[in-house]
Amino acid sequence: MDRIRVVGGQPLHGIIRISGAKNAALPLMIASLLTDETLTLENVPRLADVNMLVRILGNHGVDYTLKGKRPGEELQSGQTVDLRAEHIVDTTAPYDLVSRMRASFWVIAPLLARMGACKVSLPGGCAIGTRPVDFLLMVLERLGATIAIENGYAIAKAPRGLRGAEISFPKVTVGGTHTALMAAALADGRTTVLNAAREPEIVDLADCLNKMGARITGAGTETIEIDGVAKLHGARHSVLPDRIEAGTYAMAVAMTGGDVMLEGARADLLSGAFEALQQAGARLDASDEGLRVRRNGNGISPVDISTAPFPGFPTDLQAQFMALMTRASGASRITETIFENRFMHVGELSRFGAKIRLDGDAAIVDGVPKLQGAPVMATDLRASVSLVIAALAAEGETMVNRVYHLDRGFEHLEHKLGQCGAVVERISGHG
Ligand SMILES: CC(=O)N[C@H]1[C@@H](OP(=O)(O)OP(=O)(O)OC[C@H]2O[C@@H](n3ccc(=O)[nH]c3=O)[C@H](O)[C@@H]2O)O[C@H](CO)[C@@H](O)[C@@H]1O
Ligand SMILES: C=C(OP(=O)(O)O)C(=O)O
Repeated sequence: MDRIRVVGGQPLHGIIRISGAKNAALPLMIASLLTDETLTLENVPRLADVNMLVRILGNHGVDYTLKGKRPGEELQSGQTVDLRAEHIVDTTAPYDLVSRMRASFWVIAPLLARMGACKVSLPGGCAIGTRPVDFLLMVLERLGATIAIENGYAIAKAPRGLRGAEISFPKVTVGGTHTALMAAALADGRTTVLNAAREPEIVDLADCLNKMGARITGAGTETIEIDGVAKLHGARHSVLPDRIEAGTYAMAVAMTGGDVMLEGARADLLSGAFEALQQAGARLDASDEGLRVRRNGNGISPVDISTAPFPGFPTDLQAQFMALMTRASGASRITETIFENRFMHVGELSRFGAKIRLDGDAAIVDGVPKLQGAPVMATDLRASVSLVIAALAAEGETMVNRVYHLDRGFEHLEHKLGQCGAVVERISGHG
């Protein structure tokens, strides 16, 4: 297993190209199961989760072609992939594949909609809470499927196809909304989704499904309407830029100081994190090129945040913001409202000398004047990168272990930070 070594203390200066969003690419790839024609996706990030999903889709019979690099393309340009589910040869998604990644459970919606039956292992994913799938199963039942849970698998059946219905989520759910879009796209009649997730990745999936012939309106609002169609066709779609990656590097610059252009980042997608970064003392300037982030001279101000569904402060940036607040000139309160166990980074940040205590669903961070490098390890993706942010500002050397979490969601992290002056290197083959 690889490790990442960071020597802190360098401000970041330069350009970081923002990749396609992991959390958009995954449902878009899964949507390829809805048609027997080719779905071409551009700007797909090179990530372990993408590779894992390719294996899962391949198991169902999806042909996958990765286009070679074009003249003039750099390492950091996203890849273009063709996905063709002409023949679905297997409607079972087995435990050993699905247990490694939460989003892989979402194959249940297109498999059921197109094939009328499927068997999907209950999911795994980041260890950030219990993460049930009851709302996702509720969606399929509302659309007329029968669901049984047997030996750790969800067995879904809809032999006469799915029927449009009204679906009202008791709580905003991204995965539940993706499931509703994909299942209802091929259902008979109209589906209305109430209290839908408004995340940009939902809008991206709806846009792509509409290019494939679906009839979806209202994505990005609380109410989405889907008029089912008999068949979807192939399409070409470019994955939207990763707002979590952009927010993470913006927080890294706010932490170290410096001046970085986040090429391709979209300020409108950063939502609550944009204001929080400004209040913390970073200067953000949006342009056609991307988002320029600067912190020169002034210190880091303490800011209270509370995570919330889009357009609130994203839970996927909570750990990174906590890392930033460890160096603030005062106390901040960070409240996590989405996942009940998303504070695994608190203990690891303390290894740098950070002062953090937990108070129910909140962490109180007392900013300290300096952090010191340490050996650290995280158990989930965003927690891991929060340790890199702390390491960039810490005195001396940090060794981040279990880098495979980072490789799930951050493309070429050490290269992107390294070209902005950070001292970051990957050490291959260690636990
Ligand atoms: C691959 C992907 O896109 N993952 C993102 C997705 O995860 P994911 O789609 O799993 O998260 P959800 O939005 O569904 O979860 C929101 C809340 O609803 C609860 N819930 C969800 C489904 C369900 O059936 N029952 C239930 O109780 C969850 O436990 C959580 O408390 O959105 C999260 C919230 O923005 C992000 O942190 C994840 O990075
Ligand atoms: C929690 C995340 O991923 P997943 O939903 O796949 O566990 C994430 O992207 O931060």
